[in-house]
Amino acid sequence: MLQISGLNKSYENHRALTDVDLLVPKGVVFGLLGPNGAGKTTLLRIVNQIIEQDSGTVELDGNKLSPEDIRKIGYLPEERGLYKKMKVWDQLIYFSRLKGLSESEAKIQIKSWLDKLEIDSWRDKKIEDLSKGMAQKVQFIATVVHRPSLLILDEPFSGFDPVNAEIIKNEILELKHKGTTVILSTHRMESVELLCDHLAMINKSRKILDGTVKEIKRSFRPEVFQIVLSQLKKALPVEWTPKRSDDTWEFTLPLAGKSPNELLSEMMDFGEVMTFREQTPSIEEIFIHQVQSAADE
Ligand SMILES: Nc1ncnc2c1ncn2[C@@H]1O[C@H](COP(=O)(O)OP(=O)(O)OP(=O)(O)O)[C@@H](O)[C@H]1O
Repeated sequence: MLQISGLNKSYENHRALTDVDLLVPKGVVFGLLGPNGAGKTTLLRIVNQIIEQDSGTVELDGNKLSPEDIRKIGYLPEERGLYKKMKVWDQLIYFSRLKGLSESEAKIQIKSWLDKLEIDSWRDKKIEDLSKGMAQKVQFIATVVHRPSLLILDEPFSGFDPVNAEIIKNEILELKHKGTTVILSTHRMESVELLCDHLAMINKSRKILDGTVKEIKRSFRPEVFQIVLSQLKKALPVEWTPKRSDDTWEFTLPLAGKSPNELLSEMMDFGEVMTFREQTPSIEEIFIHQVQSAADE
């Protein structure tokens, strides 16, 4: 869907992107992660043709990005941009028309989204009279109303309470199921775990990690198992620091060169194995690990 090759961008003396390659497959939710100032917004602005790269290419559906492609893209920028004095309905009509919808099509789409997000009763309110979360919902509709094939969301959950964040999460997943490709830039790692199929991490202008969430989690496995035993047949070594609760003992052990089956059969000699589960790192742990190792280099 989106292929970025050798992208470079500097602001005055500051390098914001260095040789970034990225391949975003069609129909996935692609997480773009990175610490503050890493270069994520710069990359998203280039894809949205708000700023220009110094070198490198961006292709959408196999063709070099052109001004007409803006209609295929929906961009929710980090700094939201609604006209405060304008009413919700008029504003959404305005944005839909800008993105190429006819007036009748715009009305149908807007009505359907206002109903879906349960905000039709606010259609005649000015943006300045809305709460932050309400305005966020209007901005989300303005981003998706023209049914873009590529949706780029920069921190889409900021300003939402947990209930509304959940509603937006579900809408993102529904759009994905309808075939929309989504790029999601966020610092909320739990949303990445829940929503993203692929992810890339950018740190200090360079891409430092890229792959499917499954592959990445697999490659960072610490090879440590969580084990719960009951009905002990013999005492557990103290260095395993087992935690006792009622008649179960819980601890973690590294594979230390053994196969999982070898470790499991060793555990069976100690008692009934109630739980034997490999610990997988969270995306947050991987993120912190990657950023810290890059800093140590
Ligand atoms: N217009 C600009 N002029 C000069 N420097 C800029 C400009 N825009 C961004 N930068 C710098 O480029 C770097 C990358 O910024 P960018 O906004 O792309 O980061 P980011 O990954 O989106 O960060 P955050 O997570 O904080 O939003 C930062 O060091 C920033 O200060």
